[in-house]
Amino acid sequence: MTEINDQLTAALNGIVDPVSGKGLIDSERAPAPRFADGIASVILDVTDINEDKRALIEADINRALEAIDGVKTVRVAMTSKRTTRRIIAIGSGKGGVGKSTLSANLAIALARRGLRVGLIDADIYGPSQPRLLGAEDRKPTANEYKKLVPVKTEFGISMLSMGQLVKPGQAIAWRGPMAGNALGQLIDADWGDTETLIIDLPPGTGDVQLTMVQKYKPAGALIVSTPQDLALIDARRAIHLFTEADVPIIGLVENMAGYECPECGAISDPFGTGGAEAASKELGYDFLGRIPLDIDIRLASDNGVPPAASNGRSADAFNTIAGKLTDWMDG
Ligand SMILES: Nc1ncnc2c1ncn2[C@@H]1O[C@H](COP(=O)(O)OP(=O)(O)OP(=O)(O)O)[C@@H](O)[C@H]1O
Repeated sequence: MTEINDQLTAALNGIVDPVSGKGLIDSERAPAPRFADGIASVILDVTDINEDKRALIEADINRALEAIDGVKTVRVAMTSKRTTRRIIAIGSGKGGVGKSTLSANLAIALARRGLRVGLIDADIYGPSQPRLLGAEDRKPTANEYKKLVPVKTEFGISMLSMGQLVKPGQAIAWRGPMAGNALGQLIDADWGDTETLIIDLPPGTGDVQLTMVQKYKPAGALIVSTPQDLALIDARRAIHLFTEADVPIIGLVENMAGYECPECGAISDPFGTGGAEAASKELGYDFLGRIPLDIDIRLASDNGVPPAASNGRSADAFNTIAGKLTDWMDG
């Protein structure tokens, strides 16, 4: 009897929790299974895990436990704690440093870990998520309460963009309250059971950022910068905006670091390297990772297929950052 219980426990712990990467017992997703009269019963906490991944885990549990001698039936009961939606802001001091690229790929990397993730493109001056996610032809609808229903993408995340609310070029003339209201429409949309919202903020420290920290306080902010000094000076300004409003800084990401020559493989550093890591140390924040300057990232982004959706060197870089972000959220 004890032996079969041990086998069941080991089999259950052999299945990996997609969010923490640990076994289901070690990650406290499930207590040891119960066993009586040939029936193995498992209680599984599926908080933060999306529908697709839940079904996969359930199938894995059935397969693993049914393979044990003496088990006739496997029963899996799923439970979920209701948690409030968590907002993670992605900010930068200046434009063009890769904030939108990071936001899209990070959201996808988190969804691939099994989290239920939504992405908001709050960049009124240059909304780019519909293009990055190959969803330019999709428009959000409104539900019966007149709330926007985010568009689904092929990459396991839903998305809403300022670009879907206005005609191109029109938002440039928006004054503070209009921009703030538009942000509100995106955040208070019908996000269903989404638990993590990644917000791609406009660069700098303008009206949208102020509304963001004052009205929709993020759980944390992640700052992206290129390695050169000028970008880092701007990044410090963005950090200041969040810290003034008591929004925790999750850490810094360095983008466009280290260019690998496609001809000879030599690595060069057009924008320098290590600046963001040094700045993180100096300011006392975590350094979350470095994304190489890679033509494949630009080409994939232009084609609406974010690199984090497939496997490879670029996907690995985004995955590392997603792992650190998950650790931060768990902590
Ligand atoms: N690591 C990278 N390697 C190669 N190209 C990159 C990388 N990161 C971003 N890019 C490219 O740089 C350009 C700017 O990136 P992105 O739009 O993500 O920046 P941004 O900070 O959001 O800019 P903006 O503030 O203007 O919206 C895009 O063409 C993008 O494909």
